[in-house]
Amino acid sequence: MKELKYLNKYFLKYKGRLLLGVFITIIATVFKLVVPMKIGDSVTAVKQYMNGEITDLAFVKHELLINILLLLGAALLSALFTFMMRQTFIVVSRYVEFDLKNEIFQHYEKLSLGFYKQNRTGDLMNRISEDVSKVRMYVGPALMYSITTVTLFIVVVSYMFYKAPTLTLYAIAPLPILSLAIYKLSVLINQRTTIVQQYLSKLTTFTQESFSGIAVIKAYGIEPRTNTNFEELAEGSKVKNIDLAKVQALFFPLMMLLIGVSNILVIYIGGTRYISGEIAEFGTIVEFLIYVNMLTWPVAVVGWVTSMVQQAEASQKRINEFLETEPTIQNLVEESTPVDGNIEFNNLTFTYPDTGIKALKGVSFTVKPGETLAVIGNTGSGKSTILELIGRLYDVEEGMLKIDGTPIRKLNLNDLRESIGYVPQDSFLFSDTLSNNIRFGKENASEEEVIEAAKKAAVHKNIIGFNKGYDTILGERGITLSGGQKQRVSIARAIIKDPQILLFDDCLSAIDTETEEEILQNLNKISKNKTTIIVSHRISSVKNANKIIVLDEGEIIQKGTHNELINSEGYYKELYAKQLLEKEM
Ligand SMILES: Nc1ncnc2c1ncn2[C@@H]1O[C@H](COP(=O)(O)OP(=O)(O)OP(=O)(O)O)[C@@H](O)[C@H]1O
Repeated sequence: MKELKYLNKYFLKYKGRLLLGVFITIIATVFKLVVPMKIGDSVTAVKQYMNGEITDLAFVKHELLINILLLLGAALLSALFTFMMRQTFIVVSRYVEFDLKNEIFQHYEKLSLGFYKQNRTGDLMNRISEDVSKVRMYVGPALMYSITTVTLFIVVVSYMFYKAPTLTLYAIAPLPILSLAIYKLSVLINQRTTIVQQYLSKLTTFTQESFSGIAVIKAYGIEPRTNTNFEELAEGSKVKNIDLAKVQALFFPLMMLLIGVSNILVIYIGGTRYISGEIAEFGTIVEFLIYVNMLTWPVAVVGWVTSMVQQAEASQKRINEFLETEPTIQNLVEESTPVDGNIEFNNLTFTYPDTGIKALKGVSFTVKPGETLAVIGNTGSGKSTILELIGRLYDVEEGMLKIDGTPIRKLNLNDLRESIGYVPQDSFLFSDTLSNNIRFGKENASEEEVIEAAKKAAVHKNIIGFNKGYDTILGERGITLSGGQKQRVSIARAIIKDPQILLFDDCLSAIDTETEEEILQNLNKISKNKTTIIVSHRISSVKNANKIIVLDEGEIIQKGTHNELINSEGYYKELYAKQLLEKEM
């Protein structure tokens, strides 16, 4: 229960409703008790008339009518209070589920990129959906059934003891066995359910990947292989589901068996005691039979609730693991620190903490507002890493990264990120309209601003070519757009933000050279007083930059302007010659 203590704050938050729930449960239980009582009284009255103890038929009829009315009234009130009981406990559990999901999601958003690299998306999703659902079972049904069981047990068993103590002992003797058996069965059911869910999750991942990669599957003609793999997974899933169904099928027969034993004991012991005169009224036996049946479900529930709590404990443990994870990148400065955009790398060496890969080695350069720095180099040479460090997605351990003369850690993180317009290598578009995807850079941007940004990113003409124009909904990962269109929408998103620092990570790679030229010219105008860094593999993207640095395995091997670099021997000149040749061919 250690892990579940985390939820106490929610119990406290909703204590009013919960206390009301406990009160309603007690009332509902008391009314439930009236039903068997009145049935017992009615049977006794009929028996007494048959035996000749009562001779007045009208009196018996009147007695029966009163009993029926009381019985009906009690049953109706009990049903009403049971409904209200569910309205309190189950509704509170839904509130807690909502709060907890929000809390986890908000915490996820705070966590650093490294956390997402270390944990699989499926796992993150499971903790916020599956695990929270299991925890809800503890907050709602488990709590509700526990309170019902305790109340019912205290009220019913006390009354039974008052009526016939020995018969009560016999009647309730099989109940602990029932509880234990249901607990064991529930554990087995939970184990098998977990396996079934694992299979389901494998099947979902496989299906999702197959649909996402359908173009590759078709191009390579591997549909038969994919079908076989799916069939194998589905077969595994079927076997595990059948295993689960077998143990689930035992649940009710087991309950019926033990209720049957209790009923036989009540009839046999009750009958012999009635004959010997130890039980005064025949109706008591009927009453007890109903009580035993009434107690069966709550007793079975004890076992079920125990396993529910165990599962919730395990789930909350997994949730707490993530909630206790601190973001590695923290905002260390509360006051606002506006950013002008003077960027300075000073002998900076950076190693990725998770892989130990040294991505940058002794890198030094400066770039001022109004300037464009271009970074060029082979794949894996550390170009993207430079941009990630400027956005403080990772912290620098060796050397110094200053912005406006201040070490990056001493800047307000929100101000820093606000001042950056970043276009990543993989443009990610949300399943939303094109205009909302662009507006992502500036939430309250007007329609005109969206169009203006799209024009500057040279994508406006493409957008108005779609039937629904800016209202075109993009499918999962923007599949209705070409690679180059996606890149340009992503550029428009950065432009509309109008940030002080613009970072472009190889985001012109899928765009033809003419459109590239148009965008670069627009960027030239936009970035008059801004700091711009363009990462690219293409000379055409970097040639107009004020400064160019060439990276190789994390080190700067060349520095200069386009003209300086094409006139000195080295990587840049070779690349220039190669790309010039390709263009001519
Ligand atoms: N998140 C990460 N965690 C661990 N290692 C990483 C991470 N990102 C990049 N690396 C490694 O750091 C090195 C530099 O990568 P980086 O992405 O900066 O190169 P790049 O020059 O931008 O390459 P490309 O042109 O292919 O985009 C590579 O060896 C890469 O494998």
